[in-house]
Amino acid sequence: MTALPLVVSDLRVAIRGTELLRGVSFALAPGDRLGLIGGSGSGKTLTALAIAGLLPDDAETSGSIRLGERELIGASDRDLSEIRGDLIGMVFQEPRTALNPVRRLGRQMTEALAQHYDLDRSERRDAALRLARRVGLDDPERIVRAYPHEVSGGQRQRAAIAAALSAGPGLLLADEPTTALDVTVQRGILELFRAVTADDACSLVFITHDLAVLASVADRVVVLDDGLVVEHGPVGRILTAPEHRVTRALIEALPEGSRA
Ligand SMILES: Nc1ncnc2c1ncn2[C@@H]1O[C@H](COP(=O)(O)OP(=O)(O)OP(=O)(O)O)[C@@H](O)[C@H]1O
Repeated sequence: MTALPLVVSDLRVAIRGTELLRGVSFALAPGDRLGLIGGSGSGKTLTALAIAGLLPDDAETSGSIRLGERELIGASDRDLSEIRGDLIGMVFQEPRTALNPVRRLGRQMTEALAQHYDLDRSERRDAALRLARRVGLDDPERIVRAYPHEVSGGQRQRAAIAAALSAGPGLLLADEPTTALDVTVQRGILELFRAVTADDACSLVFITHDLAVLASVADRVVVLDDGLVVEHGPVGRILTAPEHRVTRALIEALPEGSRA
């Protein structure tokens, strides 16, 4: 799969009468790595859920989300689930919730792949081992046979990334994927995100509230506040010459020494 372009235009989401996204627009060229930042409750996760077609049933949505040739707003549940399986990989903050506790990691890493191809046991095992190596898991033979609780938090997140990548998505959505990890483990996971999105292998939307994380993974940044885009631009400019007060406040909240 090659990276897909994503164009979000005037995206509005209301839940039970409250407008929570109020006209969000931004675009990603194929292979772009976009950081989505903003304070708590600004609409980052809702934006990602809208792209993934995973908003709650009572959400009313309008506007447009184009991924490659496909329009996602108004698509049927069946189409959306196919698009999620084929085109979009997702990684969340806490791999423990993304992974099934009673299934071996190798099986979970190859779930999306097995939906596409008729793989026998040994082919599926080989695919799991290949994926485990691709995401830098040490001792892949052990890891693919392990259950989530038998490996470390960083290894679980690597396995979740492998699962997200297995069908070769054109877009990877990551919602605070390093927040639950300690700093050294975090560094390795960010390096992995850079590696798996290198050479335009897939586009990336990466949600974070941590600007140091942002600086290391994103090329471009969209800043959300109260359901609206208040600023967007290249990461270097956003971090060194923020224009909007919300962006400035996010940068001022950074610990001393980690500012750009
Ligand atoms: N299912 C829901 N029902 C009602 N309101 C919701 C629902 N999901 C989110 N919201 C509200 O929508 C707003 C945006 O939420 P969202 O989760 O997108 O914020 P966020 O920017 O990801 O914040 P955080 O950094 O705290 O995760 C918040 O005010 C939140 O309370």
